[in-house]
Amino acid sequence: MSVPGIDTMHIPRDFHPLMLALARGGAALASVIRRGGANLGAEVGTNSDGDGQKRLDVQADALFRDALKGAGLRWYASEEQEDPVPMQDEGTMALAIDPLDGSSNIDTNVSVGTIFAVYPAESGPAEASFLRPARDILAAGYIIYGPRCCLVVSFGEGTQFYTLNPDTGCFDLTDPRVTLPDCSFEFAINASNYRHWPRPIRAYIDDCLAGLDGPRAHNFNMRWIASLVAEAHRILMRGGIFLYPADARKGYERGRLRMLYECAPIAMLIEQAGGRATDGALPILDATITQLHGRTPLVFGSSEKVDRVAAYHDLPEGEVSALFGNRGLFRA
Ligand SMILES: O=P(O)(O)OC[C@H]1O[C@](O)(COP(=O)(O)O)[C@@H](O)[C@@H]1O
Ligand SMILES: [Mg+2]
Ligand SMILES: [Mg+2]
Repeated sequence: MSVPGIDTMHIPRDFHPLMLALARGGAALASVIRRGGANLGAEVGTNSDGDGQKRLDVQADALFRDALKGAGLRWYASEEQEDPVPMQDEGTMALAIDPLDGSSNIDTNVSVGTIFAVYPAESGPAEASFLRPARDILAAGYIIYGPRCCLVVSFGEGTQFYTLNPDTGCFDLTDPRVTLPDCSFEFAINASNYRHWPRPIRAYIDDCLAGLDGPRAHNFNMRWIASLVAEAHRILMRGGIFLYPADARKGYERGRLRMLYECAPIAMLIEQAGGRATDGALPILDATITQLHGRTPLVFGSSEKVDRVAAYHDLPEGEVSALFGNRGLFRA
């Protein structure tokens, strides 16, 4: 009989207890989601950031907090908790987690996920473990609850991919080293915010939309699932680019996505798979995390596409607005 958990063959020994706990928590949440019902998508409150909390957000937070007891953590910092929760005094790691990502999709039976990042636990107040250079991350991953439940994780040497076997409750290894394909012509952005975007983002998307007749001389396809985890998984599997820029709406001056438990871990997984993740110009992992629930614009995917977005930011303002349709520099 196999033990529920995860195939630990490629996981560094120090992370075994933590990964087993995360895998068991993920498998348990997958069955809650599979069963549905019980008004999982009902709004039950607001978190410290002012975002609506769904019943499943709160349930997922409690489930992981419980599953992670005894797994070697000093601190547990969650999207759903204002402050980090102390775990074990002797814990050597600090975990940041978005227990349920993509919660607007709960009621519609579209993929949702869990994102996590592991930092070394520092002595002193909890903030010392989390407010630090993003490159200090020891491990990062996500679990996607889709038609299949999968776990994708990096310990700094490549990105590993596991799939949950529902018969055994074990995440089996699917691919020990995922490589992000760079041949896709797919972009993901919430286009309803077009009028609020900064000019370089508008110009980049305008050029994609112009297709064969535009400066990129290629037809593009568009996707928007409104689940960061689902977009990240699609891009890891078949390439493309994701953009959640800052925009002119109140409260979106730094975009929507949170640095500590959304952008930094996704950036590590993407970089470790050979892709790139920036705030539009600078690498996400080169930034320092300054606020527990702070946000950052996020652009990630195939390196060449992410670099191209940065090049649009480098163009003089006049050129971005005046030369649409004539920027030979940007031919695909
Ligand atoms: O509704 P919008 O503005 O398109 O935002 C969608 C984004 O918000 C998120 O749902 C935010 O995550 P939470 O569901 O954890 O708050 C991302 O998964 C997704 O990329
Ligand atoms: Mg999220
Ligand atoms: Mg969430």
